Amino acid sequence: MGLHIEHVTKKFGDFTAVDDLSLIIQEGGMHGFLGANGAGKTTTFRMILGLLDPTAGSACWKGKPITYANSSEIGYLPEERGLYPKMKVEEQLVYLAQLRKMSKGDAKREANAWLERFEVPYYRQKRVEELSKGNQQKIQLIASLLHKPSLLILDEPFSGLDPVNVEMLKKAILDFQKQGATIVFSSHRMDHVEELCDEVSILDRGKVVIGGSIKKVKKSFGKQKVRLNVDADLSSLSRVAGVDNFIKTKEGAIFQITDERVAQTLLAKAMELGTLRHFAVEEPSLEEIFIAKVGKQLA
Ligand SMILES: Nc1ncnc2c1ncn2[C@@H]1O[C@H](COP(=O)(O)OP(=O)(O)OP(=O)(O)O)[C@@H](O)[C@H]1O
Repeated sequence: MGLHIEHVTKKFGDFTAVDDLSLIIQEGGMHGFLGANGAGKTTTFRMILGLLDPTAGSACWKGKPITYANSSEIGYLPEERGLYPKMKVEEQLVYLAQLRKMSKGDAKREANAWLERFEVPYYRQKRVEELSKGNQQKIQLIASLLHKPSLLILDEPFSGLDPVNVEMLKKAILDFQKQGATIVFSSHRMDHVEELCDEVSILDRGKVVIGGSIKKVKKSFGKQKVRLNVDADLSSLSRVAGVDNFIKTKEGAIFQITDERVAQTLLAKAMELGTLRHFAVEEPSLEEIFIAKVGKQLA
């Protein structure tokens, strides 16, 4: 059944923030939402969650719109802080899990297991406002999944985290998917999305401009790179038919091609010019595709 988003539109006055967006995310999948600032990611999440009424269209989880009745099946990590700053960490986690139909005893046990896993057990009696931004993000992730939701929506889960903590949270999210959850998350970090997701949607001004499995997205982009490190000047190869772009590097050159066969031609010609040190045909990265499609470099 999965998550079905059908022709969802959100207008704020005359401004269309989300424009006729349709998407199906299969159960058990991990889906990445990419888009420049203001592309409509958070607005889409809020409509899926029933926190914002769509101007048109609908979203359903396992055939039903998300309402109070099925809210215990859903976990949400909002982009802005969603915790009570004055409340103590353990008390807050237990309180939020109880709102989602978990017993107090289970919530307390699970909360403490997560605090141990995230290496912050000593924060259990601290007020949230006493924690650093990154540690608050860990608590926020625990709050979103403590009650074992079947659908987990994470709005920029890795923001404000150092690289060690990013790895820790990535692993937790992957493990949670392995236990059967369906996960949707937004990020400005293409490498995180590339590493974790089965499928992606790239949003631009409220519309999905490219979407599907990462493999399909890369294939449909239709451009590959040939990296050649050769002890010779490779500039003459920029004129080979099928080369779209040529970048000279310290050790050789990178060629952008649209037809894989051109790679073989380049290799043969390069070997005539000098000693070959490295040859690789590289797929475009999601970042390159994003920049080409959306035309903006993300911070
Ligand atoms: N309540 C609102 N009233 C008016 N405009 C809004 C409202 N909420 C969002 N918008 C506008 O809708 C657009 C989409 O915003 P949204 O927060 O969904 O983008 P986003 O993709 O999540 O961006 P970011 O990556 O910066 O978090 C933006 O132009 C924003 O200013």
